[in-house]
Amino acid sequence: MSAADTPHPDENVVWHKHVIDKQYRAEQKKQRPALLWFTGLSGSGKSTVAGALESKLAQMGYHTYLLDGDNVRHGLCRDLGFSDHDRRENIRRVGEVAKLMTDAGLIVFSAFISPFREERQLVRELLPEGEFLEVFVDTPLEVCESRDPKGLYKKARAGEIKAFTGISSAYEAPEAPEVHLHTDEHSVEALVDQCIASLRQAGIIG
Ligand SMILES: Nc1ncnc2c1ncn2[C@@H]1O[C@H](COP(=O)(O)OS(=O)(=O)O)[C@@H](OP(=O)(O)O)[C@H]1O
Ligand SMILES: Nc1ncnc2c1ncn2[C@@H]1O[C@H](COP(=O)(O)OP(=O)(O)O)[C@@H](O)[C@H]1O
Repeated sequence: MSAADTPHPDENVVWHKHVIDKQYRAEQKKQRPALLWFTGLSGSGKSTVAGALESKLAQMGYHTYLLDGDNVRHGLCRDLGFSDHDRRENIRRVGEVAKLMTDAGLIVFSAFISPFREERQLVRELLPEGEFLEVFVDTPLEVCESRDPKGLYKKARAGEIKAFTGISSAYEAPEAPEVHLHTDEHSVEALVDQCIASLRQAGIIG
């Protein structure tokens, strides 16, 4: 179902259909839009792999955009913290933005912890069948903690950060992700190749 088909709670708010639509924009870019939704613990490698994948696809001539948790929280979601409620609202907003970007004909990557299955499923349902690919960046907590690229695990263990994912806040792992990455077993380059193969298999890139 598209947003155009979803009734608005206020009957005076109506959908405006424009002449230039998603199909037109995608054809103009000679690509199939998609959303690759990276999910995983802090330090699991979401930004690293999504960034390397975006670079590779951009070099191949695809039109892309990477939505990154840290960056979005500086602007669109700067009013949100890390309670369960705020994380759900964060993912709801990002899902809507990502949907608009696929509407623009882009191949979109998102790198958010997105800890809850229910919100990831809601984002999946925003898009047509086959356009949402869940990418589970499956890195054991011990490995993330030993990497600790921002020193946040150290702070969380010291009790300086409340509700830290994996320590004092839940992470619900995907049950059937389209792409399952093991960053403690493979290099970034190998993981990017795995994502490219999945994109080919899904018919998103040629
Ligand atoms: N309490 C707590 N728990 C988890 N992460 C925290 C927290 N406080 C700050 N940070 C930093 O915020 C980044 C996660 O933001 P997200 O928007 O991806 O989180 S969420 O999807 O809403 O759960 C996360 O970035 P990544 O390390 O890139 O995942 C952290 O740098
Ligand atoms: N195979 C790998 N894949 C991804 N990241 C890796 C890998 N091996 C080591 N790393 C390192 O792990 C860290 C992951 O950090 P980051 O990408 O910011 O994670 P996240 O966005 O999930 O918080 C980086 O310092 C990265 O260099």
